[in-house]
Amino acid sequence: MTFTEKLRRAVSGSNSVLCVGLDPVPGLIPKPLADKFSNSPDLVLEFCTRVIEATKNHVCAFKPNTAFFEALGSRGWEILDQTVQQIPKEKIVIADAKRGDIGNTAAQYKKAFFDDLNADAITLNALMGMDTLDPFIDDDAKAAYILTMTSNRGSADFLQRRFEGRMSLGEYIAEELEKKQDKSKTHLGMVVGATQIESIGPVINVNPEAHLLIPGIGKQGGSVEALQMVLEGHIGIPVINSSRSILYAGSDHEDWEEIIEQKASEMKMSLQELTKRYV
Ligand SMILES: O=c1ccn([C@@H]2O[C@H](COP(=O)(O)O)[C@@H](O)[C@H]2O)c(=O)[nH]1
Repeated sequence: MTFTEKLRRAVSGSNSVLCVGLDPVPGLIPKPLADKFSNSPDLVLEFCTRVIEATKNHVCAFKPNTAFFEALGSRGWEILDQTVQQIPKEKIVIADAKRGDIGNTAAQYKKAFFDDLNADAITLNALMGMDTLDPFIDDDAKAAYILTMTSNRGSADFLQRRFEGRMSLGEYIAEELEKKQDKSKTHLGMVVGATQIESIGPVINVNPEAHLLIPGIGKQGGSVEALQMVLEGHIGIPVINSSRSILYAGSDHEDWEEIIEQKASEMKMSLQELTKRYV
């Protein structure tokens, strides 16, 4: 099955374009659970397992951000791998790794994330050049989401700057990705931030068939309504990520799992207008 087919089924099957970001911070995990564990790696695995179970009916995808697993120390990769194994097979797994390097190094990232971890997709940073994507482009069951217009303030430093006197660097990257897609079996998607509505319009217009990974809703303050408007007519499928506002919605309540389930359900509902366009 191609990545696009799996993504389409995941969206239709869950009736949702929502993605839960797995950004586990041991100190923020609800106390009723944290008190039962004496070490962070096992606590993080149990927390992620329960988050996946509580939210799986409301999402098409999960996005473990590798930084939060790397921060666990020597057991980080093992816990990431076991977390990914808890995710139902029909869901899209996006390894948010933001990698980008020369060919032989990038080939090792490809092996680690596509072959070993078996993620459906990875996030990549193409600022070292388009050739850094080459090791990833031979598999139609996979996708690479390239950072194109990020959600942080600093996207103004480079990605929103005029490039070659005519467009933003983000638009230029989008245009290059659209051209490279012809030579790539792997789907080349784009990461665009919901907090950068004015800048993402032109970016998605130059690459309308690219699937989108969209962070910035929730804690970062992006607006679902504005997003719906800017995505009008976009052909590629958007996956809307939320991490902290779901993961930590239950705070230290005993019934934190029910609270996060409710939160994911509410976010799914708020995205229904958008979801309808893609099911
Ligand atoms: O432009 C980007 C690219 C990636 N991210 C990542 O998405 C989540 C957002 O978390 P929230 O808690 O929902 O704010 C996180 O893993 C970021 O590293 C992004 O925010 N912006």
